[in-house]
Amino acid sequence: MADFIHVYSEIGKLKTVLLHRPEKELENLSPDILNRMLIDDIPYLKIAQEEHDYFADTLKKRGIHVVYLEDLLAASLINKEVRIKFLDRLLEESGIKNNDPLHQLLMDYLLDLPVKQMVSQIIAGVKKAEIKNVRPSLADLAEDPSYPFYLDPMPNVYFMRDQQAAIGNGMTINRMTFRARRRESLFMESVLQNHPDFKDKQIPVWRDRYTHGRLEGGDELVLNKHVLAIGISQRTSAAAITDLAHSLFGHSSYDTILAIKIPHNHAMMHLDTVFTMINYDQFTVHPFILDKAGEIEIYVLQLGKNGNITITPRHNLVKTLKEYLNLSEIDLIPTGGGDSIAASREQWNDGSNTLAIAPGEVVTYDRNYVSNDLLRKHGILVHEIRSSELSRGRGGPRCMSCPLVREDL
Ligand SMILES: NC(=O)NCCC[C@H](N)C(=O)O
Repeated sequence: MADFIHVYSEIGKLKTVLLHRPEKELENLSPDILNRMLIDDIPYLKIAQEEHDYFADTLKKRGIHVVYLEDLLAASLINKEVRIKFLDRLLEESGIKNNDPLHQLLMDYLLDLPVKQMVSQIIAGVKKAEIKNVRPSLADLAEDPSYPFYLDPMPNVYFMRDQQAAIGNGMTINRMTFRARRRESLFMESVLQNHPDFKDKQIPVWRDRYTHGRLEGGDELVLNKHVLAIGISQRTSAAAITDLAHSLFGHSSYDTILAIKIPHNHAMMHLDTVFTMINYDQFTVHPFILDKAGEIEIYVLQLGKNGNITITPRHNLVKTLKEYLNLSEIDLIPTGGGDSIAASREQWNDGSNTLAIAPGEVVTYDRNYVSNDLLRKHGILVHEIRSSELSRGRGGPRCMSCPLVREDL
């Protein structure tokens, strides 16, 4: 297996994973912008970093190769021409047009920094006070003179799952829903195009960030070599899923997508906040997404005649998983053990958001002790990580990690 990207399941032994260690971007948060930044509170950076290092060490101790996106990105931007092109797009997507004199000032400021520092600065954001000799624009004068940033911080980069996702030997480089996160997928795009280890490997991009329709990695679950589950959610549209089906079917090993409709809200923004796969036949599920009969809207997409996509509605989660994964039994483990308060509390703190590092072996947040105990009772090996600050961003261990290579099952 020499693929640089190789992910044919949710549970195969994790070999290489992409992370981002949170940095100054968290210190550039203030109450006024929290809502727009999709973050519910301001994590204390020092502790958030310690917790993140603990997460990375938990993975490293189990032989998993941890790669940091900031390092890959910096290595992809060594060439100055490439760096200029990248910055040009980044500034444009930050709302600073090419014909605005500020564009050149910011370009010069960022180009002057050593590349790694430049990457950190882009993620942290650029404050108005950092750039000298700017002639204020009409917007600066008339609209929001007290707004502190030219480039907004990107506090969600540590949720590495969402900007891109590996499917088989390729990736989706995602068009993200909200402006606050849209620039983040420029990073992996640059890595695939310019990093010496990736650029000549012809890694398929199943869907790029310029294709209309929103898609985020938290909704993309690789159930096996043929079947994906994708959330129709606040962050991923039905149109994008259909589009992805056209791109994958017939061009990859994938022939089936279970499109699962979940509520559109901030607590359950992605499918992986309410449903994850943790063993061949075991899954975590937030009980609130199922109705009393255990039902939920599911649409099965498959390749039909003449390249058309067929759509088969299904309602029963267990039956559908059994049918399409060819299993005789399914163990659905409810977040919070089925108690309604524990379920909502622990789901809010990402109790359903487990990262499988091998079949039946997961990493979870320590604060979700009800769910963790239940996982153990169901025979799962649970590695708990610290979670006071990281959880304030509203994502858990699966959200914070993007597997690049998993062993085949
Ligand atoms: N896969 C995930 O559920 N990721 C968590 C993303 C949290 C972040 N604050 C967001 O709202 O995008």
